[in-house]
Amino acid sequence: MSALSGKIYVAGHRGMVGSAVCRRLATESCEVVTASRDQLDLTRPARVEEFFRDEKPDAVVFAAARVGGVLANDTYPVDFLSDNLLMSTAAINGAFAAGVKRFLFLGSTCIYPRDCPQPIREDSLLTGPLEKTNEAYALAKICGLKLCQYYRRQFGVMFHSAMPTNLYGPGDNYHPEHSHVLPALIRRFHEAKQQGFSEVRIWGTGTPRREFLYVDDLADAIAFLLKQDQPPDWVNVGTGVDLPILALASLVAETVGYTGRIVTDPSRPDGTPIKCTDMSLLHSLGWNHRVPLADGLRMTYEHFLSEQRSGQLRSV
Ligand SMILES: NC(=O)C1=CN([C@@H]2O[C@H](COP(=O)(O)OP(=O)(O)OC[C@H]3O[C@@H](n4cnc5c(N)ncnc54)[C@H](OP(=O)(O)O)[C@@H]3O)[C@@H](O)[C@H]2O)C=CC1
Ligand SMILES: C[C@H]1O[C@H](OP(=O)(O)OP(=O)(O)OC[C@H]2O[C@@H](n3cnc4c(=O)[nH]c(N)nc43)[C@H](O)[C@@H]2O)[C@@H](O)[C@@H](O)C1=O
Repeated sequence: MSALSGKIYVAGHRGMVGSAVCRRLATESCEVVTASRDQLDLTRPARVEEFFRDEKPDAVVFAAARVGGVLANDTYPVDFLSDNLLMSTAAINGAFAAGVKRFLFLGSTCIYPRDCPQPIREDSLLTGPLEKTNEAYALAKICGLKLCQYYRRQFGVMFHSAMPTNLYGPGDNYHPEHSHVLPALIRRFHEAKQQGFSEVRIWGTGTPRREFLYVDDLADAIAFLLKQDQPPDWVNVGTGVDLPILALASLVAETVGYTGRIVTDPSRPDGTPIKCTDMSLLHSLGWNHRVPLADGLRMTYEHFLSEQRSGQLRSV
């Protein structure tokens, strides 16, 4: 497969996914363009259009979004729907208006119906009701992927999407309440070990099942998809392997070296009961993930420690 070339704009380059995409694209022959939020607030359509007209990138990887875990999604539905809808429509419309020919939009597997058959195939989209805790975010993501699909159909531009499963890795957000489960547990178990706590509480019943992909594997899948002549309109990106949250908690405790008890807190939201991707489509094109969960967790914990030492730990 030949190297990627031309000018690629990575939106959200300071985030966990965007920074991994920049690391991965640094190994290709392309020029990467970025803009901080101060330079370009993606919720301002006129400014977004102007940016695209000035920069004229050949391709866009759209990894900017308002992102959070189950509680943040459930607590701030207006922000999750409104900001994400605004950002993605501004970017997709602005890119098209400026003549951008390729746009890779990032959604999430929460776009699929809550109770759809497992593992989840891409054609499950819009076959049933969404999980309530992240309905607002999922609706914005569905609009983004559909807008890309419609531009491709109506105007023949290569606008397409990737639907990653739950991600983790360097540069994650470690906020105790707003983050996703994996960074939240790494931090909580680490602090419990340091402070000698005999017990750590995890949210919910511990029974929901989740699938986790190391973010550098996602970045590799994105580079792979950008090289496809005819990528699917949207495609799942995951490992195809899931585990219960309680088992994940034990694995995190082991990685961190915490030996106390783990207890559940059913007063906190469980979210969707099960969410595991069917990876047949991307596998059939020739892409597979590389990093097993235990290895990814070890690497992530090392990054957590060094981000903390250098005062760079994100907690927003
Ligand atoms: N994390 C996960 O588990 C999953 C993530 N995804 C998707 O991957 C993508 C990236 O997620 P992730 O990297 O985890 O999220 P992060 O929160 O780490 O990064 C999001 C980025 O978006 C930027 N951003 C947010 N709002 C604006 C705005 N108004 N204008 C400009 N930039 C903005 C942030 O900028 P700033 O640095 O200034 O805050 C940040 O760089 C999202 O589309 C998300 O839906 C999909 C599945 C799972
Ligand atoms: C990627 C995906 O992420 C979000 O969905 P989610 O998978 O439900 O997100 P989560 O990582 O926050 O939780 C996963 C599970 O883990 C449990 N859990 C235990 N203890 C903690 C805990 O301490 N923090 C958190 N956050 N969860 C915990 C928690 O109860 C739940 O059962 C979407 O809103 C949306 O953003 C999206 O697309």
